[in-house]
Amino acid sequence: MQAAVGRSFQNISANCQDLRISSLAKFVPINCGFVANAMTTDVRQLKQQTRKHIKQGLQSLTAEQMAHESARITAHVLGLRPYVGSKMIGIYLHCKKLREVDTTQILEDAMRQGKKCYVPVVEDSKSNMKFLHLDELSCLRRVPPFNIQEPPDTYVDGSPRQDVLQCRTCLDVLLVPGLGFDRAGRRLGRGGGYYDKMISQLQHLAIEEGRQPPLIVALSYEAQLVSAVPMDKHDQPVDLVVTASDVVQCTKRGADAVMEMR
Ligand SMILES: Nc1nc2c(c(=O)[nH]1)N(C=O)[C@@H](CNc1ccc(C(=O)N[C@@H](CCC(=O)O)C(=O)O)cc1)CN2
Ligand SMILES: Nc1ncnc2c1ncn2[C@@H]1O[C@H](COP(=O)(O)OP(=O)(O)OP(=O)(O)O)[C@@H](O)[C@H]1O
Repeated sequence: MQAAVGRSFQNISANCQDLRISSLAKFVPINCGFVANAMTTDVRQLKQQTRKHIKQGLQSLTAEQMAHESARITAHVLGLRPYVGSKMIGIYLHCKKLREVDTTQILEDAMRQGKKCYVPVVEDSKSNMKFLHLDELSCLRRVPPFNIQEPPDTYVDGSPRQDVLQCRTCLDVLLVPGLGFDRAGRRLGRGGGYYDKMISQLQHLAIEEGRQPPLIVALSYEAQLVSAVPMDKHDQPVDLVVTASDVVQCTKRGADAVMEMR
């Protein structure tokens, strides 16, 4: 299915990397329901305020709205050329309680198409996460502390489950969750640093292997797209933000991916 094509990359004046500038004033989410004095608060506080604002917006979504937006987002993703052509894909297992965009249909499509799917498994509380191969949905179970679905470390036959970093597998596409996003590709997570670390590790791996890093695609309800997300040095931008109404091109890579769709 043909995905909607968002605002063109040329209209975004700065590259994401250049957006990590020192003036915090740029990061005040101007469409948020509060006024922050950016010059006297730090990025951490601004992130907390932005998280609170977005969580309020998410709370007001009905189950029907979320199902409707998730279905449209799924259709956009399934039409993206990099997704269609991908062989190895990283995909999050959405958490209903956290009101994340539902990835069930994308995962089922990817498995049906014979793509190799890898899903996140939290290792510790120090931002360490693995991406393990998912061969069948029936092995998934909820794991504390976050109670998000994860596969066990081994396959049914007891052999170790393939790990993206250990096997030096370069993912083609990585679908990421998040609490909030903006049109420049800034992403606000839930504060664990897991995705920032993983994206950075995958980029290093790709460089070492002489490959392209994965295309980073965020899935977002409209309520999660704000005018500006506060950003730290370690925060990793995304290439595309897919919403129900738009495929937002945040980087040149994202713009190229959407161009190829036409
Ligand atoms: N579906 C999914 N899987 C994921 C993530 C994610 O965000 N979504 N993660 C991405 O890192 C990692 C797990 N990290 C998580 C970090 C916080 C919370 C969480 O429940 N946060 C609460 C606040 C908790 C508190 O403040 O004490 C929340 O956001 O409401 C969940 C997962 C790996 N797997
Ligand atoms: N590459 C990294 N290596 C080690 N720690 C990191 C890395 N990136 C982020 N962190 C740690 O994670 C903590 C939380 O960061 P931040 O608030 O930006 O997370 P987030 O983007 O909300 O979370 P996530 O990426 O899991 O969605 C930071 O204090 C930082 O110390």
